This record gives sequence, C-alpha cells and structure tokens, in this order.
Amino acid sequence: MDNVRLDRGGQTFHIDVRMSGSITAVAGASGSGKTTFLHLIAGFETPRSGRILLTGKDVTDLHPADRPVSLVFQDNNLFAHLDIARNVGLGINPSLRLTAEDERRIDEALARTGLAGYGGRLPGTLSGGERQRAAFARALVRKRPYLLLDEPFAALDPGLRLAMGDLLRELQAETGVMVVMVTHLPDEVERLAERVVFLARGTVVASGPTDEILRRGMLPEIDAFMG
Ligand SMILES: Nc1ncnc2c1ncn2[C@@H]1O[C@H](COP(=O)(O)OP(=O)(O)OP(=O)(O)O)[C@@H](O)[C@H]1O
Repeated sequence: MDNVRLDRGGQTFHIDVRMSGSITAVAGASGSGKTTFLHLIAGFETPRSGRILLTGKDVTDLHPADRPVSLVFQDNNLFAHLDIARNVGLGINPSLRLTAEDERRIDEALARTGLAGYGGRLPGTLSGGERQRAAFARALVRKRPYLLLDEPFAALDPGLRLAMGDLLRELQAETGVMVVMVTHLPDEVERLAERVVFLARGTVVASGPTDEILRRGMLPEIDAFMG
C-alpha cells in the first residue's frame, strides 16, 4: 500500500506499508482501522490518493471481484437460499455451473473445515461457528493469491479456534497463499503470524516480524494490546 489516504468519519487514514511472507496479522485497538485496512485491499473502500499493488500490479481502480483476493469477514455473507455446498461452490464459479471435479473440491473443503455431511443444509440451520467455517471453505476453494480474514474465528469456541488456526497454517503452507488476518487476540498473533502490521489511529505505527513487533516497551499502543 503506497501512500494510501482515505477520509472516514472525520479521521484520515494514512497507510504506507509493504507486506510479504506467509501470514501477516493486522493488529491494533478497537477503532484503529483494521477492518478499513482490509477493505482497502479488497476494494470496498477507494483511497483518496495513493496506490494499492497486489502481486506487483496496481489494483487501485479495480472492482473488488477483479482483485486476486478471497475474503472471510466477520459477517460471513452466505446466501440464505443456497445450501452450504452451493455457497462453497460460488467460490469456484459464480454461475454455479460445477463439474464433477468442482463437486469433489467442495466436498474436500467441507471435510477439511469439519463440515462433512453439511453440504445439503441451508445456512439458517447452522450455528454461527459452522457458518463461519462454511465461509472459510468457500475462500479455500477460490485459490486466489491473497486470503483476507477479518476476525475469522471470533465466533468459535477456544478449542475450535485453535484447530482452525492450525488448518489455516497447513493450507497456507500447501497453497502458498498470502494470508492477511485481522485479529485482536495477542496469542493468535503470536501463534499464527510470521509478520505483524500494527495500526493506531488509522496509520501503521509498526510493521515487521512478529517477535520484533510484539516486544514490550516498544510502543505504548503495543503494550496496551498485549494487556
Ligand atoms: N463508513 C464509515 N463512515 C464513518 N466512519 C467510519 C466508517 N468506517 C469506519 N469508520 C471509522 O473509522 C475508524 C476505524 O474503523 P475500523 O472498523 O476500520 O476499526 P477496527 O480497528 O477494525 O475496529 P474493531 O476492532 O472495533 O472492529 C473507526 O473510528 C470507525 O468509526
């Protein structure tokens, strides 16, 4: 993100950061701009100035659907009238013309997210955590170079959250996808992220390898985040 500026609710965001590596955590206090940061990458927010580059290409003016990203947000946006298998299938083909191989990939993604046998059910019949895992399965089948996650495991109980974190790491290693994940949990950052982008007041106040950024005494904002 090259000198990106955005005005929102009386606040000016200014983001200038280069990201690389496997899993990057976007951390910071409530209201620091984490979700806005992901929305800029995804294309749901358009900067007033500056450029956003993905895989080296300027995507600043590209529609969200044309960007090389898949997303899992807090509200997982499943379509209520489509069963879980079709919701996942949308990640492969938005027109839902699916081949036998596509169906196999859907079943595999459901199995990997602990939802084997759920394919025929409607989202309304699943728990919040199950719906979130279905949204994760849909992101998995998309195979885009970037995976953007906004507190993806927030609705899950602690055991399941650990399991999904492990799954995320495994899938990242298998596919080489670059994960950018918003989280407000220090232990999640330490366990999963290779690098951290730390935000305060709509700007990046620190970014780099996790063990360097999460050191105490570096910044008061980071100490507060660590608790
Ligand atoms: N569409 C909008 N209009 C006005 N203000 C906005 C808008 N979107 C975000 N903001 C403001 O921008 C700031 C950053 O919001 P954002 O949701 O990115 O923070 P966050 O770090 O993700 O917070 P949280 O951890 O609480 O989800 C907040 O002060 C918010 O009120």
